[in-house]
Amino acid sequence: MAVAGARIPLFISVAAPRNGKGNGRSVKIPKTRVCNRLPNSRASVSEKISQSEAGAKVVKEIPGSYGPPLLGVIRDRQDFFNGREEFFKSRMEKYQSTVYRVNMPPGGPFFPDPRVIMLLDAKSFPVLFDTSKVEKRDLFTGTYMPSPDYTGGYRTLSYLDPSEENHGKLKSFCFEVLMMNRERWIPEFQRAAQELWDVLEKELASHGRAGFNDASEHMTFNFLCRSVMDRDPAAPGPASLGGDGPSLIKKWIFFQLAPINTIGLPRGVEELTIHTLPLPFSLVKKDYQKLHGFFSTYATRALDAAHKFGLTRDEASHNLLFNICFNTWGGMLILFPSILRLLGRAGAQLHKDLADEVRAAVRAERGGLSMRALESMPLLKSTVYEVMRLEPPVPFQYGRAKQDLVLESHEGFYKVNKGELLGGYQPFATRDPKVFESPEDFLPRRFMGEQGHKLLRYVLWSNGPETESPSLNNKQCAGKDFVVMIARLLVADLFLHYDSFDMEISAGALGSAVSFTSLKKPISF
Ligand code: HEM
Repeated sequence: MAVAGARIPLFISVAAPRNGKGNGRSVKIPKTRVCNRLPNSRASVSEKISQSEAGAKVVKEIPGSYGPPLLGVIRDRQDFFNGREEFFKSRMEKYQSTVYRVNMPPGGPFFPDPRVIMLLDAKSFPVLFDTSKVEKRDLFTGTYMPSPDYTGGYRTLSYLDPSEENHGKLKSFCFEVLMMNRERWIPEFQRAAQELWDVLEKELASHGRAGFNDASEHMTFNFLCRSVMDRDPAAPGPASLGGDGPSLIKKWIFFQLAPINTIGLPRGVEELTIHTLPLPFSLVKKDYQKLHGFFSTYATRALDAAHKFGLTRDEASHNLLFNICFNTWGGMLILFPSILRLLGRAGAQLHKDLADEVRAAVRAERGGLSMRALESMPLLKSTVYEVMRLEPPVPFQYGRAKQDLVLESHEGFYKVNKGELLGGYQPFATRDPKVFESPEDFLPRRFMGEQGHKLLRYVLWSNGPETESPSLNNKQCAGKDFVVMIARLLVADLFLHYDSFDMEISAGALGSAVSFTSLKKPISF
């Protein structure tokens, strides 16, 4: 969902003592204070995750430093934008720890406190999902929150902690919209996908290459609007968006996420512009009003349900817009190219195996790409999970300690004070070598079979284990099952149409851009 620089980074802000310097000092605490151990059942899944020794735990100081005021923030910010994997890796090596203190962008002087305790392994990361231990209020975009002006003056669901009354109301509304359209998702997706393949084939025929990203952004928006609003975004009408929907959304998201993204301008220019001050909503006010006009005019079916949950139509409309445009469309903006890129790199044998599996399952369902057919495609399911493990579209999660607690990583136990901010860079948790064999490799069959299924609890893209479900009491993505279904549909539909494909990858403004250089049609199916 990141509009620039790749994915949607989500960070947090801290209220920790400024001199939080690791000095290797250890203190003993009684066994009962060890409140963040992974349950034994989880630890036993991977033989590589060692069991904690019984008895008193040695609790270490968290290593790392926030550095001198302001200078430390600027130093960490510059390092981060020079390459975030290297940013985290170099500090892991320096501190010999997957848990350490560091400033996360944007940070001062004009953004809130950036001090974070980063969690970079599969064992410590899940504390971020435990809402009895961490509060998730206003942490969706990280250590700062865009002005609520960007969302109609409301704090939308993604920014609410489950302890807030509106969280339950808005999440129920979100579930309701997903449910009320359940019969539409598959046919509308296939209809929009057919249009996408047609566009790409035409472009290939005339130019020898066809860009996937732009075309799929329109396809996704058409699919979502037709399903939820029974209407094409470009259909004539008083609140029509014409063909501008995707560009309006991108601009609106970009302005909210600019402080934590990079857009390829010279570092110094970005440092002085988008990374120093929040961008004012006034610059996108007209664009947002246009989008909101479309939603409030045409999303009648969904908005009619708002009162059932004690929501006003106005609050529901801004939340619906956020769910569809930011959460869903923004997520797919990242996810779809990831899927295509990893599939493309994997090559023709995987394409053939997927095409065989998809076509056999569809044949068994008498030609229909139904939920049942999708469920009977083990290779396809595993492939999609592997993409989401390797490249979780939303890589950062945050939570503020509700109480003093003790964290456990592979290396030991760490004390966290109430109010301190915990942050996780998810790709390091889902590429943890203590859990996954060859963690950096794309292994499409990784999640097949009994052993493979057991690993699903370490797939965390939805802000929770893949084996768990979103609820009113947690912050797991409300669209978890929907996203998995749509990702499977994209791959299944691709291989219903084509035997294989070739592509080129280039660096685009929004991460990598995928272009097809061939789409190979089956002789017969
Ligand atoms: C590729 C697509 C998507 C990805 C990668 C994604 C990822 C996430 C993540 C990581 C979070 C947790 C953020 C945090 O609090 O730290 C989240 C929350 C949320 N997502 Fe998704 N999401 C996607 C699509 C969707 C869809 C389709 C919907 C609904 C229609 C949705 C609705 C939500 C909502 C409402 C929340 C907040 C949940 C709560 O407050 O309890 N997302 N999503």
